[in-house]
Amino acid sequence: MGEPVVFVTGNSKKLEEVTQILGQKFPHKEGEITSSASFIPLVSKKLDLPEYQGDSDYICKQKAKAAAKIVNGPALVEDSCLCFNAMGGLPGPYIKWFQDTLGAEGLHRMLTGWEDKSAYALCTFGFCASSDDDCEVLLFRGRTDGIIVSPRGPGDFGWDPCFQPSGYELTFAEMPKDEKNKISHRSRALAKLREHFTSSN
Ligand SMILES: O=c1nc[nH]c2c1ncn2[C@H]1C[C@H](O)[C@@H](COP(=O)(O)OP(=O)(O)OP(=O)(O)O)O1
Ligand SMILES: [Mg+2]
Repeated sequence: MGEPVVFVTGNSKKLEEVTQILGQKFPHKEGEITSSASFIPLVSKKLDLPEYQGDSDYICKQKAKAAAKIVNGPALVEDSCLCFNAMGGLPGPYIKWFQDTLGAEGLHRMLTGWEDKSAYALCTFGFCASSDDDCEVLLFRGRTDGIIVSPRGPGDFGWDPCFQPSGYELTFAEMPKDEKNKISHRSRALAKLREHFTSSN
């Protein structure tokens, strides 16, 4: 491996966080690089991939395969879910449509009739090493539990204002970025990815 890994997403806020967490280098084992570059660059491509339907594993596999075909090489994609326990995990992978239509305030109101306000954010990264049809997609998942609250904090990233992680008084939107990045579903999934690509087993 040595080719750049392209992170394909249509969401600039996701890209911002992935870059804050991983930097510009894709994690790798020492001595694995065969090209003249001393690291595997992590570059990005802003592209709206299809919104597949199904569970997040299925969605990520489809997304990663589609992305690898488009970039014709190693591709990384990500899918994020927000799951309300009272609703058996919905909106889940369909959160984008709820978010775009209702906003954070509307998401909070969805739970008006429910006592249980608990929820979890789930992030799944899919890595596809090549555009080959039989290329297997590697999945890395991260989860953060919390509750849905009336929105507080800047509204520049999705449902951050209405998600308050367990054990914290602040919503994701109110937290300093580095604090969110320590405990977020995204950073936990990326920790698994890093472990996979850097461990010697
Ligand atoms: O940490 C987050 N904090 C707040 N909101 C978030 C977060 N992460 C994703 N989100 C929002 C974006 C979208 O409304 C939905 C996920 O949908 P999802 O299809 O995964 O993202 P997307 O279509 O924006 O970008 P992509 O091109 O990578 O599929 O939740
Ligand atoms: Mg999407």
